Order: sequence, then structure tokens, then C-alpha cells
Amino acid sequence: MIINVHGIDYAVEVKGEGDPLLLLHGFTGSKKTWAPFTSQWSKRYKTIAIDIIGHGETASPEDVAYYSMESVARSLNEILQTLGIEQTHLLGYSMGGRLALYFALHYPRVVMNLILESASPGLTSPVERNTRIENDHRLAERIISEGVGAFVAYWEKIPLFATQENLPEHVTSAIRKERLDQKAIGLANSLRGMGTGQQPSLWEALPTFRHSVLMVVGARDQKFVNIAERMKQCFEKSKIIVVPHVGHAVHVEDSIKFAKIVYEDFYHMIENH
Ligand SMILES: C=C(O[C@H]1C=C[C@H](C(=O)CCC(=O)O)[C@@H](C(=O)O)[C@@H]1O)C(=O)O
Repeated sequence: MIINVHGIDYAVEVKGEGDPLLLLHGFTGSKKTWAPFTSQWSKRYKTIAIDIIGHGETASPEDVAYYSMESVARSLNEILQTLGIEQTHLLGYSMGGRLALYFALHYPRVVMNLILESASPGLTSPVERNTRIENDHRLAERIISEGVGAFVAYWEKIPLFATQENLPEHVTSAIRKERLDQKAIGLANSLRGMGTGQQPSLWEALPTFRHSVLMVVGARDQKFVNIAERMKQCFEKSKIIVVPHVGHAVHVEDSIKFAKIVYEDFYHMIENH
């Protein structure tokens, strides 16, 4: 379905009748990221898969202001209100994890519990933030000047995804098609508006989140294992699951284990709190 908030058409797919679980994909992804999982998960949750602004079938406006974390979080809240959902669990992968954290900390009455896959609360150091903003803006310019095809060829080869090199062809080609279907202005403005450096640092606010957080990281993604261990020191109630032999995109590299983590581990974790 399409839900219009602030003049932006958001593509949303709802399945199931249990407790709501809002699914937020990563940069270059879409609600299709969750397609292998929602048939099972929707037996236990009401899954709400959204195409984040600039991605998938959701609009890609020219104005970068629509892509700020503040604006996107406000839109997510209005989408939930339109769906009649007062409270929801959130699952966010990478960029979607950053958005899930931002939303949980700014709309605490709406969010029950969190699953963060390979996520970060942003950068605390102004020098790191400025460097990241410059790098993301350069990458955004490259996407506009060289096109999505050239960007995807570069992006799928960044070190973070080296662990995906030996995945089956049908898996890597599905991810490549999801990326190639994106619009250049949507990806570019996503980096400019809600990139890791552009977003405000959420580190200081993590202790204010009162509900349970399940962090899922790949053992071969040391950078995000370290970030998860640092976040665990800040959250009131959290747990880390380090999935062996996989990297950043745990849901891609061990989809069976990831499906179980969401369907079983998270469900029993929140049941006992
Ligand atoms: C390269 C880094 O950051 C990027 C990597 C992961 C994030 C993401 O959403 C990628 C999803 C995917 O392509 O599978 C992305 C983000 O959070 O926006 C980051 O730009 C890094 O080393 O931090």
C-alpha cells in the first residue's frame, strides 16, 4: 500500500496480526530485504515493512530536507498513526538500525523493544562526523554523476561486504537487483540527509531507552561488534548475539539463523521482561 505523509508517498507492506514489528532496511535496500522472512515472522508479529525515503517504491524528493532523521522519524510516526498502531517493536539493519535508534529515542511512547542488526548510534567526535559528512557528500556526487550502476559496482566491493564474496549467485544477484532498482537522487539524498555523519550522535541518549534491545552482529564484522559492545554498556536492558562466520549483513549471510533470532530469541527475550 501507499501512505502519503507530508506530501511524500511511502510504500508499506503489512502482514500478520500479532504485536507490530516495524522493519527498516539498510542503505540501498528496500522492503524486499525482508521478503524471505515475513511469511514466518507474520505468524507471530504484525510485520510492517517500509521503503525508507529515497529507496524502493517510496518517493525520492529532490529536497534533502525530507531525508533528515528528524523528518523521516516524524513520517514513520505518522505512518504508524495512519495504520492505527500505537506501539511497535522495531527491527533495523545498518542504516535502518540508525533510524530505529533515532525513532526509539525520540518517540519512546511508540516503541516497545528493539532489534538492531549491525547498527550504530552515530559518531561522537566532531572531526569524525565532519570527515564522514565530506566522504558521504563526495559519494553522493559520484552517484549523481556516474549513475546507480557504477555506484552499485563500487558499493558491493567495499571491504565491509568482503564476507559476501562466496555467497550463492542467486543471493548476490537479488541484492544487486534491489540496489540497481534504486534512484540516483534517492540514494544521494539519503547519504546527504541521514548518513552516519549527518545524523546527530545518539550515544549520550542510549541510557534513556528503558525497554529491551537485542543487538545482532556478525563475528567477521569487528567494527560493528565493537560498536554493539560499546552500546551494551549504555543500554539498561540489552543482549548481543554474535553470529559466527558471517559479516555485516547477517540476514543475508545466515538467513536461517537470523530468521530464528527474530522469531524465537527476540520473542522469548521480550516475553521474559
Ligand atoms: C561503510 C560504512 O557505512 C556504510 C555501511 C553500511 C550501512 C548500510 O546501511 C549498508 C547496507 C547494505 O548496503 O547492506 C551504511 C549506512 O548506515 O548508511 C553506511 O553508509 C561503514 O564502515 O560505516
